[in-house]
Amino acid sequence: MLGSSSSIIRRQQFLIRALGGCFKKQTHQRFTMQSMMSGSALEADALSVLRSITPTLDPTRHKGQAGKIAVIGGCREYTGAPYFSAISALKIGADLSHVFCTKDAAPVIKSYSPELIVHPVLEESYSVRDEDKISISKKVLAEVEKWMERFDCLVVGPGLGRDPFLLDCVSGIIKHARESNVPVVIDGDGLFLVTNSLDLVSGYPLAILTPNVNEYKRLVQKVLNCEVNDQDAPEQLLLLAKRIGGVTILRKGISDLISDGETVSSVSMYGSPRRCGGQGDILSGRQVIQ
Ligand SMILES: NC(=O)C1=CN([C@@H]2O[C@H](COP(=O)(O)OP(=O)(O)OC[C@H]3O[C@@H](n4cnc5c(N)ncnc54)[C@H](O)[C@@H]3O)[C@@H](O)[C@H]2O)[C@@H](O)CC1
Ligand SMILES: Nc1ncnc2c1ncn2[C@@H]1O[C@H](COP(=O)(O)OP(=O)(O)OP(=O)(O)O)[C@@H](O)[C@H]1O
Repeated sequence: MLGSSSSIIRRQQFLIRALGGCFKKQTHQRFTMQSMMSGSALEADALSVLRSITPTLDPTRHKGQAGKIAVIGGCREYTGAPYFSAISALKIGADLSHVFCTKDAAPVIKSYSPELIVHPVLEESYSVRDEDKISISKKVLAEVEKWMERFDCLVVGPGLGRDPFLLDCVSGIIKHARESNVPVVIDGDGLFLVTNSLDLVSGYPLAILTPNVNEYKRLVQKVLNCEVNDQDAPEQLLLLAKRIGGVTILRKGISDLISDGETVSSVSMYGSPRRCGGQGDILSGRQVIQ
């Protein structure tokens, strides 16, 4: 199935629908989505976007057809972020949600929810001897790769941390996802990784980057070699997405801006005024829903 044209089309449709999921706030409120292309604006109805991304309940469907996703994230410090991401995909209707995290994080994440499938496969430098790094890295990749074909989408980064050995293994996972045409949402520390290794996503149209204010700043500095310009925010975002070879970027903020390098959309529905940790993680999980 993997790599067949129907699989690729399914993943493209999946991604298109995922982009509809970029609205982030309470669904009972009305919101507007403005698509700006060459100065013109389009408005879309929130309810139709919601309907289009919510898997239908159909008695003829079997387990998995409403989406199988995996989150790559979770380390000693951060166990909440991958949980939020993985559980939000399930809550909006996906059938199966996996988490690939470090050995320390796994029992904690498992204890949050029996619905998640948790793989304690990632390793941080402190637990690996230098002479074992190559073989352990191969083992980690093999563990994830054997599952890869089952996934409709990966989320890479929530609560991943920044351990160099761990990030090196995750680079291998992104490369494999890309070779397998699996869409990848990059968030949190995954953005730290790809900002420093742009080749991982550059030119991959099935990549969605979801930077917050700091992550966006780092991307702009690295790719455009300048500072964030809020006066011309849509134009700058469009240029950034284009320079990274047509990836989709969702810039989070008071209004979310989304661009694939050809058009820019904004989602300006206002939701909760709370700005607590975890809201972006929930958003990253919602984006993968079929
Ligand atoms: N419960 C958990 O496990 C959580 C884990 N998280 C993980 O923590 C790691 C680091 O993410 P962070 O988001 O903390 O790192 P960032 O580097 O994005 O943010 C760090 C700092 O930026 C500041 N900041 C945030 N918004 C700002 C704004 N609009 N203007 C100016 N400063 C602003 C914050 O106060 C914070 O001090 C990631 O792996 C992430 O996934 C977070 O998602 C939060 C929840
Ligand atoms: N100033 C703001 N006003 C209103 N909404 C905002 C504001 N900043 C961010 N948001 C919204 O909050 C959600 C989370 O964005 P945020 O910038 O907190 O992400 P994050 O830092 O990656 O989150 P996390 O704590 O999960 O890592 C997004 O849906 C975004 O649209």
